[in-house]
Amino acid sequence: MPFVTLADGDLNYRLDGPDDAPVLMLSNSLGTDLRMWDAQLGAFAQHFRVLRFDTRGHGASLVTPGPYTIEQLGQDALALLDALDIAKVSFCGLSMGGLIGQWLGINAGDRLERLVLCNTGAKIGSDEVWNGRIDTVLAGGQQAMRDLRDASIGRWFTPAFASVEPQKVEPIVEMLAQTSPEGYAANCAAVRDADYREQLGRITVPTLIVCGSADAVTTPEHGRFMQERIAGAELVEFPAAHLSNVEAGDAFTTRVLAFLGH
Ligand SMILES: O=C(O)CCC(=O)CC(=O)O
Repeated sequence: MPFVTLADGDLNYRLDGPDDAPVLMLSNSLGTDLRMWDAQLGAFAQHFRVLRFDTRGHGASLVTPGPYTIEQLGQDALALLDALDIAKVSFCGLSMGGLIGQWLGINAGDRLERLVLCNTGAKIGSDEVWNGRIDTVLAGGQQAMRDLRDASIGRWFTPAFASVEPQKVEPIVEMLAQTSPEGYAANCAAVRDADYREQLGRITVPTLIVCGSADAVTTPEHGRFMQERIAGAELVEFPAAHLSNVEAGDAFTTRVLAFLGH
């Protein structure tokens, strides 16, 4: 597993695909890691050098004391690009990864070719929800992460998908069970404190917004709110819950590739 060394620890990343292809950077959701994109990897890597990384606090990346901010996570993404000598990428992030994508679009648009914002919002959830979750995992440790795993299946996938495709659901929710409670709590705070509702208009790179019709966390209304404020943004809605890249699978992959020119 390659790492880049940041000022305060090591960030885990993976590069797949041809060395000379344009780079597509993928950013995970809260409580997952770079493997959440496994279903897309084969197709994406036919056209792109695919750069995946574990967001700080997740997977095999550094876990530093929280709370984190989305700006800090965005700076980690830029530090990874700088360390790999990559000037520009297309960026695709889901939920918390989509918040990082919004931050990059607003603050570092010169590093982006195209932006894909999946199952995300300019403002996600309420302080009450996030503070409750932070308190629960910090008090309950790894057992609380295992409890959260079971509670999350119903938000991340539709009941029909979860019952028919357990082999796709299990590896994803197991990532949550294995996530560091401290890292998870620090990232919850980053999501809690992010609010890009007034800044979305500063995104000028071509943008695709991906929604899930059955996503109760980051709803299609969240998606339409972003679309109305990002000039020229396209929007697609899949019959899926929160983790639409897993649930919509090939349809997701095909639509994102089409937006990226393939
Ligand atoms: O998925 C994310 O990145 C943030 C929203 C979230 O935590 C979804 C959920 O588990 O409720």
